[in-house]
Amino acid sequence: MSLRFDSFVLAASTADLADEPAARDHADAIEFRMDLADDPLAALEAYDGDLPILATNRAAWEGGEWAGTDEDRLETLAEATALAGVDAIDVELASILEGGAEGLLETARDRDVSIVASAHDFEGTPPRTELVRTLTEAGKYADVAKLAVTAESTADTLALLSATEQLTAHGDAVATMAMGEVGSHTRAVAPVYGSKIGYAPVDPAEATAPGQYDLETLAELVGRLE
Ligand SMILES: O=C1C[C@@](O)(C(=O)O)C[C@@H](O)[C@@H]1O
Repeated sequence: MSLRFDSFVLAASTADLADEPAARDHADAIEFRMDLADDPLAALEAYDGDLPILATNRAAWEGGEWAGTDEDRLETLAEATALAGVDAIDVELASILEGGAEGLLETARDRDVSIVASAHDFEGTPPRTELVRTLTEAGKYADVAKLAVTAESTADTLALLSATEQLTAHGDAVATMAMGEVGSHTRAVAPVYGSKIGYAPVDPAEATAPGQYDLETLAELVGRLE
């Protein structure tokens, strides 16, 4: 397993693993959005790229496009953990707290696949104390606690960066980003405060969240601020 997240990982987000060669120059990993792909398990089985894969199978209720049941969604993700190239999975914190992901987490750990527990707020940015609480909760179950919020003001972005700094200083591995235009710069800056994962599409037309930079731009910005 090569995705330990002990240093910053730039993930190229895509629904098409054929993008991997184009991502290789700038990315450390591929975030494969299984929910956006036609036959994700077949694509993973055929994968022969160099970059390790963080597999995400995002629920519709968390901003994704998985069309089936939650049970099938998590089962499909569990099947992905057996495939070569899959080094990490993203599991929604809400699924974990509901109790539906226990088997998946156990399977991932048995197979030495890293776990990212994620939470998203597409409406706004909760108060700083709540950001800290969510990240702390997610960190109990995962190798990385990830939180994406929607920033409506620069005060929101500061709250997110401050929470990122606090958790990192405490020794926790977190990944944070503010979605939306106001939040874009956090994608470049959050790694300075300890954020361990950044996401960017190879093709800017295929962004997987509002306010993302294209891969080459984010690689350049993060590299310069390092
Ligand atoms: O959860 C995340 C973070 C993200 O939403 C972002 O804001 O960059 C992009 C998604 O592809 C990924 O699964």
